[in-house]
Amino acid sequence: MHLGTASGQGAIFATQRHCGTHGNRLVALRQPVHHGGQTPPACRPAVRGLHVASAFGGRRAPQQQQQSKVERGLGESDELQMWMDRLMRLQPTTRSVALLQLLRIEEEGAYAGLVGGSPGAAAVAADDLDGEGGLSSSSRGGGAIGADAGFRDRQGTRNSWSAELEPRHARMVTELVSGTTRWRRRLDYTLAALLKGHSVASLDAPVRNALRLALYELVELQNAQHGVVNSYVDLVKGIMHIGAGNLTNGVLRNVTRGLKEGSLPQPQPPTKGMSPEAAAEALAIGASHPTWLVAAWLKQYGPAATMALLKYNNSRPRYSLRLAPGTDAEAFCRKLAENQVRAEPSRYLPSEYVTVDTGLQSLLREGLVQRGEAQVQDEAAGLVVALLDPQPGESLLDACAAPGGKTLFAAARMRGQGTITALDLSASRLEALRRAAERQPDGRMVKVCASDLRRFATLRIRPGAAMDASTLALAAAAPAARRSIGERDGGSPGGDSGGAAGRQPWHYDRVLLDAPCSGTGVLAKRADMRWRRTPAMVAELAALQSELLNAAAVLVAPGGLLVYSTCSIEAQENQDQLAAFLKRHPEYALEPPSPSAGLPPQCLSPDGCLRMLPHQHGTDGAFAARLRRQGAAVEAGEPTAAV
Ligand SMILES: C[S@@+](CC[C@H](N)C(=O)[O-])C[C@H]1O[C@@H](n2cnc3c(N)ncnc32)[C@H](O)[C@@H]1O
Repeated sequence: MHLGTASGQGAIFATQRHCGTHGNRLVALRQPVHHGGQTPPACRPAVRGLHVASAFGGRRAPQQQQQSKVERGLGESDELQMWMDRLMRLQPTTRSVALLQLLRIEEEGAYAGLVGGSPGAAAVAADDLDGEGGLSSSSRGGGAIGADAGFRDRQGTRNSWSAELEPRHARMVTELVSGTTRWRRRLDYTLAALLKGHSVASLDAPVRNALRLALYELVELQNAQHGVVNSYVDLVKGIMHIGAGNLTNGVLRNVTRGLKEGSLPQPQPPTKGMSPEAAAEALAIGASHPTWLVAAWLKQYGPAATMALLKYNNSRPRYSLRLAPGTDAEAFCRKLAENQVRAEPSRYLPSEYVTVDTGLQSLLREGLVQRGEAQVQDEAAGLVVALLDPQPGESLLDACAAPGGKTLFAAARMRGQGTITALDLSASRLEALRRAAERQPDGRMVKVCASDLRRFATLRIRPGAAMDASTLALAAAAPAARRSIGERDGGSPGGDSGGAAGRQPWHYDRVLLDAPCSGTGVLAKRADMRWRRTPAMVAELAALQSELLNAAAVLVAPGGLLVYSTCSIEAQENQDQLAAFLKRHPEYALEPPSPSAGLPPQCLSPDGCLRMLPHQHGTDGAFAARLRRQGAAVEAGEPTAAV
């Protein structure tokens, strides 16, 4: 098939008689074309926001009249919904489900917590939620999607379409959606070159995502060309119109030709003499990351570490399991090996965690988590709790607790003795935590409370207090203003004067502030997160983190401990945040972990903070600082009264 253009400016259309370029606009022409004796449906623009250059002098052929979005009263998201509805009416295949998932991500900003093949999205959701609850700009749709997960339509009805797929097909969907999402920028570079200057963003969503999926299959997975091209063209035709299908076909034929001839446009690596900005851009396109993030890492970590990090983020992530207390890690791994699952005790927390190479998905499917034998949790999360080092009999406030991975590990370390208040802004995620705590023998010590920490810090609620309806209602009210507690009150909440004051009834022995953050340490596991973050968001999060730190600071007993942690690897959210806190709060001092906590030295920075870097440690990225509040030492083991 010849791919020429009406104007000679583009080379992407398969059937120039009815689809072509018009000036510098990419259009699908509304021209009746006889196709196998049948008149196909009219071409609608496959490129958003562009008008149709009609063969009828701007008027529409009556039999092909197609209303514009405005005429039909369709918003962009209505249109997406319409395409998704049409997709769902087709016979499900891995490709149609993958396309649907990508459209859903576009529509809802749904979280593509997808992993590179083996483990299911549900596993990721259990542990790795970054918690954007405090971010107004948060767009997470709530709930991971993935091969095993069904999805909900707009009315919230559970749709089991994807769940009907066999496990091997479900794995393929995961591979397609996560790979396409991860490599989106690099794929778009190639597509944009083939679109001859037209942006990929200007294509209608089904065309854009079908092209990305097909390109990923052709280039990365090297799947059979004929099947790939035909399937995606048919899908697009099936839910849109023939013009969109032809556009898809034209681009994909050029891809297959480019692959055959070795001329497929590919991003070029940075070269000597490039400006730092151009080098960051080239690196970012090649490794499919946002430029601002790569530029920030180049500054912070240098070129070699940045390249290693980019490579890590694009590779299959490693998963770990936290074992139920009392489990022998070596024996556990031997048992898994009998079932062809490769696992070994963790390098960092060898008696409590194992890392799983392959086969996690099957373990999860056969109920490992439900039986309470293990939780999916990254070792970096466990190391934060190790730095906190909670002791049996103490009072602990987990100030940003949901979904609760660290809360439950703390409960295990405290052997169920003492009190844990698990606080979070999100009541629904706390409910999941409450249910998980019920399943864990030592989880009875956990009481959940939905509240904004900035409000909670003003309420004088005693550690271990019963969370009755009136307390919970009090806690759930919004804070008066989104300013720092210190600013609002001209002092500290609860009458805490900030300095080395005596212990107050509402003080805790230890407070963990696992703050909402940009999550740049977990990009290998979160296929789409890299595209959701912006420098403005990081700044907004940093401001929220410092407010939460101020609130947490007044809840710690003199002599007690505050641990601040994030799963970000940005200095702005970590070291800079810590330095600013110590300036604002001279009553706190940074201290290294106690030797008994057993933190491996390779996980610590010279000043004693936990600093996990994915490319260096092979775990999620994490930062944590252990801050001691000056004053009389806490008597460990003394239970705090609940009134
Ligand atoms: C990083 S996540 C916590 C993860 C959790 N510690 C774990 O290990 O499973 C951050 C949490 O902070 C919560 N959050 C955000 N703003 C908050 C606020 N103002 N007060 C309390 N919680 C907040 C979010 O809802 C989110 O669940």
